Amino acid sequence: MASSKFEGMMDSFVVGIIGMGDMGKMYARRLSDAGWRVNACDREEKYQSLCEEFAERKRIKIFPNGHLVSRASDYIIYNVEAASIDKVASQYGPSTKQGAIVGGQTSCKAPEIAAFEIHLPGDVEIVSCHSLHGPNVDPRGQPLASHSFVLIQHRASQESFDKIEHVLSCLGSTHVYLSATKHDRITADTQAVTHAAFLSMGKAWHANAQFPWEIARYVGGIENVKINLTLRIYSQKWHVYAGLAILNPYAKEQIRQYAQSVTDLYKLMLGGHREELKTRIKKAGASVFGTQNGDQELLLQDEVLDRFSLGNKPSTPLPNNHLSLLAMVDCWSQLGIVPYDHMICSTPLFRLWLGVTEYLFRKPALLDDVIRIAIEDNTFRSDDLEFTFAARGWSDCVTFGDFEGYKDRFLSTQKFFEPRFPDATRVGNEMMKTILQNTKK
Ligand SMILES: NC(=O)C1=CN([C@@H]2O[C@H](COP(=O)(O)OP(=O)(O)OC[C@H]3O[C@@H](n4cnc5c(N)ncnc54)[C@H](OP(=O)(O)O)[C@@H]3O)[C@@H](O)[C@H]2O)C=CC1
Ligand SMILES: O=C(O)C(=O)Cc1ccc(O)cc1
Repeated sequence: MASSKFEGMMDSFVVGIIGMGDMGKMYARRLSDAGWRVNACDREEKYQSLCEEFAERKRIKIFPNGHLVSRASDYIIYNVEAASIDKVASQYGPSTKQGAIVGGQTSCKAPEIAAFEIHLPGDVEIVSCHSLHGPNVDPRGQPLASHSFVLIQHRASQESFDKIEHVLSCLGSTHVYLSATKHDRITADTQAVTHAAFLSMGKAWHANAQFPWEIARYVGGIENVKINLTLRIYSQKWHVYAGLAILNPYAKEQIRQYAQSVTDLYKLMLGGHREELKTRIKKAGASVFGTQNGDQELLLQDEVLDRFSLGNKPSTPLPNNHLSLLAMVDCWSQLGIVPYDHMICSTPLFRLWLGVTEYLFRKPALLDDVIRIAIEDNTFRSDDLEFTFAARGWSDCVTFGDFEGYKDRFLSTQKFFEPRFPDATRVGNEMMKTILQNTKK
């Protein structure tokens, strides 16, 4: 976009941010660093503390509430919990400045767009967005795997859309243009089901009172990725994961199929049905990875995987049947999903998750060994049983739209792992950085 078209825009255009949590603050800082003026608010009771926190930033003006932000801003971004979007838009939407543009940052677009359509005056345009990464990453820090940023031109002229794209280009991410519906379809495949897998691992370890890095089976290679990413998710806010799974109209089916794949494969393992298990897994692998020929570079390389451990690698690691990974590929295959098609709209977590599944499925000797272990080795049947229960439990929560159940399940396991978060965050950040620098987009 030729920037001359927008010359002088900074003098008159003001961005509004409603919801100054992690994402709202990140946006406010980045926009003001780039020279934009920002009006921002959170709940009224946080007015004073926000004024103090942002006192040094002359371009950021804190207001007591969203009415005052809405009436004085040209592009207003709602950065609130996904489950609150209807309520918050109903409060402040009618106060939107005439002719302004409104967008949201929630992780699931169906409820957000519905709320805007209901509560915004007709003269207000709608351009929504979604940064496909958490608040603590620097999108410019990882050029090879730069982060995606979805822009949705829902109800806006091309001119208005171009303006918003220009303003938000200071975030430094790769722009992806989607409709709200396409966005929700893709993020159900990439984010929601990926989180379901890691949430289930955490729940199973918790149920067995295990810190997995203290157990020989769980140290080294692929296990490091599983452990670090699981702890990363549990160290974040529950509402982010609950919102994007429960409110996304497409996520239920994906998460249900993941739980079904876990259950089916576990039963085959339990019953010792070697040939059936092998056929199912190989077929799933062919449908997901079949088009990737053997010479293509793996997303993840051996030497990187072993570097990031929370524990010491034992001299003889115990084998693992990788039920969580086998089920992921089976789930993609059952739903006809080709995960590589979604790389343009992927999160760092999804890229790593795809990386470890690919690592397993594109090493035939490793996969054969995993299938053999799945049938012959009974040592970890109870772990796998807990994992199966966990996957089913998350799926039920999402299917029933049970926010309270989700919250309880999440917080109890968060509490279990909490003492280890500082270490996990340190090691996990290093791992993400190194691995993502070594992955192709
Ligand atoms: N965290 C992440 O990794 C990402 C999150 N997102 C999405 O972005 C949105 C924000 O997430 P995040 O910043 O992490 O969440 P936070 O919980 O940190 O921030 C949301 C903020 O909105 C505030 N809020 C709620 N109601 C109002 C209101 N009526 N007026 C003003 N402020 C209000 C909340 O206050 P209170 O806490 O008191 O309710 C909170 O401070 C979510 O929809 C999330 O799904 C998108 C990409 C990444
Ligand atoms: O990478 C992930 O999936 C994360 O967990 C971070 C995240 C959470 C919510 C979003 O809407 C976008 C990114």
